[in-house]
Amino acid sequence: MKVDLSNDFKEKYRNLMGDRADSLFESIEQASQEAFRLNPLKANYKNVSYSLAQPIPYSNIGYYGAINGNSIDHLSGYVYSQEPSAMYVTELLDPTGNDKVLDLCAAPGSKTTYIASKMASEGLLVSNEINPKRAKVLSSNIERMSITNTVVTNNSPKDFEKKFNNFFDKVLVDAPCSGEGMFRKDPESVKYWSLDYVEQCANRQQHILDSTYKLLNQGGTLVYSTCTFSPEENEQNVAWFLDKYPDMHLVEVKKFPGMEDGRPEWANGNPELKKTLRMFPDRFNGEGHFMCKMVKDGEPEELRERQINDGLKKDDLQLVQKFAKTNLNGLTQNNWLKISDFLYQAASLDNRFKGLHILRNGLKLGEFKKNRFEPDIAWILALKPDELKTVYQLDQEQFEKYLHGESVILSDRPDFDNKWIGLAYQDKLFSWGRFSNKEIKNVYPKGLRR
Ligand SMILES: C[S@@+](CC[C@H](N)C(=O)[O-])C[C@H]1O[C@@H](n2cnc3c(N)ncnc32)[C@H](O)[C@@H]1O
Repeated sequence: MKVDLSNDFKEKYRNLMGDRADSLFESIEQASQEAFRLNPLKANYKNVSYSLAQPIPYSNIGYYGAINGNSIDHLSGYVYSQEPSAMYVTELLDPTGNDKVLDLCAAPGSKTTYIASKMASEGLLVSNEINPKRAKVLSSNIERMSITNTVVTNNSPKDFEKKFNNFFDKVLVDAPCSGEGMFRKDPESVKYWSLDYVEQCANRQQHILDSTYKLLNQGGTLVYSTCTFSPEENEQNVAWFLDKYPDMHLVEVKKFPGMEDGRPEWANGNPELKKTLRMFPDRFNGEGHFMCKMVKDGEPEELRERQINDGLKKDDLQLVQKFAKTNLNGLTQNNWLKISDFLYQAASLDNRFKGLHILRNGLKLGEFKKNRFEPDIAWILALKPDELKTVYQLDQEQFEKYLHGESVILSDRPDFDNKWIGLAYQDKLFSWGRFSNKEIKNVYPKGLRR
């Protein structure tokens, strides 16, 4: 595929890389490398219809291969499409269920969903996105991937500074960048590129990094990454950050074949910059990325959660209990939080979040309507089949009709009457169905219908 690289771009990289630049330009003309991840938060998570024959060497849930966005594996959150170089960012961050993690530039959510799967529904993940439209996409990907430990926010990094000083153990800044590593995947991105644009991006990244420093706890880890090759946004920004904040240090990271050391000579010559990591698509099987891991000196400050929760009124509680008695094999009341008519199993009840624009706090369980409780799609995506009283397997025709918004006639199941049943296709739960009058009424959200 012909990608129209500008003369400025070519000249810049010829100056930086010499003869190697031609091999970089050629690699940008080749097809992009697709890959996907499995979702260990799911029951039988390896039970997918995609080939697992080509594992990615540095990820135990990543595989080379393309995903179809209409497949049940995708719709039910068993797989997430992510190009291979981006996967290594989460590996560097290495989040666990004991951490408080912030993903500051998180939409559409490929790294955040990987982070959450490593945290195994424990700890706290805050996934933030500044752009409102992109934040909605982030929130729906979090829902699709059965993630329950995450607060999704739509704020600027500065908004966190007042209340979250030294709060997070691990922060990911996957910065907005000039996107040179996206050129072959998204040829449109070539049009935005200019030498000035690179400078603007580098400047914006410095502002984001300034906020990040304040949010990171002592002893905490910061991973900074971009999907661009420009030294201004990479080594030069890391050099600037290390000079400005002397208690931050780069950490050595493992480099797999095809991953290269950062280039101190492209910044201020600080040999520490070799610890940063570069992937160029001519030597690495992926789109290309820059990433590095830094730690902040000092002993972690212990922070108390300042809880807010007014609890649930007796009437509301009874409605949920009634729903659970008919439809679930058990119910644990855990961090329940009612916001207007919606019930959440909150990922955090900390009042530091007050004042932020929250799109989702943990698992959305459902909505209180007149004298009844209706479960939310997020809940069924997070439930395991054995937690439900009734799971009904649709055949292919029924599945396609249901996705389309149609009801499914079932005249021989009087035992389903007035129940909320879990609908599955190929053993994967993907929606609730409300049974009444000999049919499974369609409750699949309009925005997800195909
Ligand atoms: C490279 S993308 C993030 C990709 C994401 N981490 C993923 O893996 O799916 C960078 C994000 O930063 C957001 N952004 C733009 N300007 C920003 C700013 N000033 N502060 C924080 N985030 C910003 C963009 O809207 C974009 O969603």
